Amino acid sequence: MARIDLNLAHSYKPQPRGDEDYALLPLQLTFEDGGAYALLGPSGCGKTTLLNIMSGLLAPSQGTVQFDGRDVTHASPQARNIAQVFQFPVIYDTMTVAQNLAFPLKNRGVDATQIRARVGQIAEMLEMSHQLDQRAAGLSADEKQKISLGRGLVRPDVAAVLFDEPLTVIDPHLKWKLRRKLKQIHHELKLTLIYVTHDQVEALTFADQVVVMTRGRVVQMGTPEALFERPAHAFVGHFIGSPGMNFIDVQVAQGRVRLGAIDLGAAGADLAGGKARLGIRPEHLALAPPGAPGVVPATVQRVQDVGTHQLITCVIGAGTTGGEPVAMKVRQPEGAPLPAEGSAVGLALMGAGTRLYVNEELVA
Ligand SMILES: Nc1ncnc2c1ncn2[C@@H]1O[C@H](COP(=O)(O)OP(=O)(O)OP(=O)(O)O)[C@@H](O)[C@H]1O
Repeated sequence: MARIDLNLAHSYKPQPRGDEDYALLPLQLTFEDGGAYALLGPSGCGKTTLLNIMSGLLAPSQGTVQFDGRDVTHASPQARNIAQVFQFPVIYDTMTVAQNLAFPLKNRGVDATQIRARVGQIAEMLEMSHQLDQRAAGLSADEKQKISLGRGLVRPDVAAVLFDEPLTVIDPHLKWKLRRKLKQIHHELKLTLIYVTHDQVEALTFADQVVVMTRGRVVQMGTPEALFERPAHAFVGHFIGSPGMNFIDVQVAQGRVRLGAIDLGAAGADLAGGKARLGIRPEHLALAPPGAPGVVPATVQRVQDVGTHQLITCVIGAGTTGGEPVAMKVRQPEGAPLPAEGSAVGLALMGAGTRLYVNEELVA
């Protein structure tokens, strides 16, 4: 296993001009030895490019990749000693499950007793012990992908195991189970695992640290809790959560936050005056009596029962915002009193979970 340090940028164009020509803008990231990481972001944000640079399938157009302080920027995947698991099964149909799992070890000349022990251990973790002697050809797509996962995890000496959307072909019910399983396996095997996905649930369940990317930029690397509680960039607030963070444009003047004529409260940081955005998660936004100090009037547009909780959509009118009306979602626990649709309510925008953004970056 290895600590991986990246300090690089990548453009697929020979002569990049602006930021838009870069698949990866300049970034600096460290993956610690033995950690469980996810690269999370929408399609096209650069996840696969970053993964391919780590594995050695692609050399960055600028900068370096280091494994344990050693420059491997131009080393092949074999020389880096990386295992990779792709979206679709990469296995030998004519071999048995056991032979498939043993293959990466056999290739490296590991002795037969050790191979048997490790294959047994991995098969047990993936609940495939009873299938060891079955030919892969007869198995379902789910089971074949489980073998691929096993082949990725079987070598104890790899620098890291890279997963590129590995649960795509897996049936939704089994997906949920495998996500948890992979986390458990990480605790037991202590391998460095890096998992690429566009699915926040997958990333947040699996990883201790999640790298959030958008348009070639790494906007935050943090624990699932940090991404939820203190999104460093407005994109993280919007992308993580279901639904994501509410945002509303405000003005900052003399240390106070104002929405049109309403003084919402202290900014909580020494900020230059000007435009800013408040970010408040539905979980942190509270209904309050209209007319109380710092409380913003709103109208209830919709009340939805989402099973474990209620989601109330409130609209702050154009007369208050000084611009367009803004919809804000409030999450109420099951059993909490619910306002009627169309009724007037108040929103306490400045709570403990409220964040302030300037140019999309967290400032308070
Ligand atoms: N071989 C290539 N040549 C030129 N441009 C590429 C190449 N591969 C990717 N790109 C571009 O680089 C950007 C990042 O793509 P990348 O595949 O890394 O994103 P991604 O986050 O993995 O997306 P997806 O989840 O859809 O695979 C995109 O704009 C894509 O069009």
